[in-house]
Amino acid sequence: MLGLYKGIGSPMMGLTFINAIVFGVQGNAMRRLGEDTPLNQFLAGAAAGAIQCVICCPMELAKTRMQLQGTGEKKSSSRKVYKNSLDCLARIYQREGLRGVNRGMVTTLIRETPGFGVYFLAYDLLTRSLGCEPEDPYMIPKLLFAGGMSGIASWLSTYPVDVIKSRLQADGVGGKYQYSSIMDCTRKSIQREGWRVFTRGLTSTLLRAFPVNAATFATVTLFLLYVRPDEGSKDCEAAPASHQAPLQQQQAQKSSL
Ligand SMILES: NC(=[NH2+])NCCC[C@H](N)C(=O)O
Repeated sequence: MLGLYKGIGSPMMGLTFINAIVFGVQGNAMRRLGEDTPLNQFLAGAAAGAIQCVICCPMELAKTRMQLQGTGEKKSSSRKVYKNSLDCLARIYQREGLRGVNRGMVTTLIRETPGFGVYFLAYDLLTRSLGCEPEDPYMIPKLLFAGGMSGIASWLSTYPVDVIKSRLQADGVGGKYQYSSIMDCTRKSIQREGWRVFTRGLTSTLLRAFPVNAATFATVTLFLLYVRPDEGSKDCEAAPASHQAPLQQQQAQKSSL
């Protein structure tokens, strides 16, 4: 049973910092962009997604290596090498330097930059269309639903890249390297397993994404409402009605973040 929790240390340590970076960067980016438009919601989210990769990539590398520890083909690799996630990253750094610790960084950036853009855009559009007002008795269920669906939309939008990223970060466990590049990994994966390879693990990812992101977005939104009651939860002024496109006119309502 404990095997199901292999590698949990890394995301537990990393997600606190990642969420702090994500919501801090997104809020500041929205203030700098000035107008609360769907495009700016996407851009601010994408900026946050790109910046948090600095932590996300090594965190997921450690998680992947801890989960695969003891599964290698060679006897020497099957014994427990890493004591914990930090020890895992330290040993990778000793062996392979910064390049080793940042293995999978390019695919992580390709996944997270648009992924977080979709994440925040979906949440903004859903909370506006559901009418998440502080006086609404159903505000919390609406926030939970919007957050969960935003997490699902985000993972669906870039999941194929996650499959490749995970394979690149797992490459070499057991002493055998299979891939020479992102394209090589993509080509070999399709050749061996067909296009369905890009849906492997998708169900479990989506089952996890809904509750995690429902809780994350609802908590952040309610916290911001609590600490900034007079501002509502608005970070920046909506585009002036005269300049708003039809979609934006429907969104004169406040953003939820
Ligand atoms: N790669 C993504 N789709 N990221 C957006 C969702 C991020 C969120 N912290 C999660 O772990 O679900």
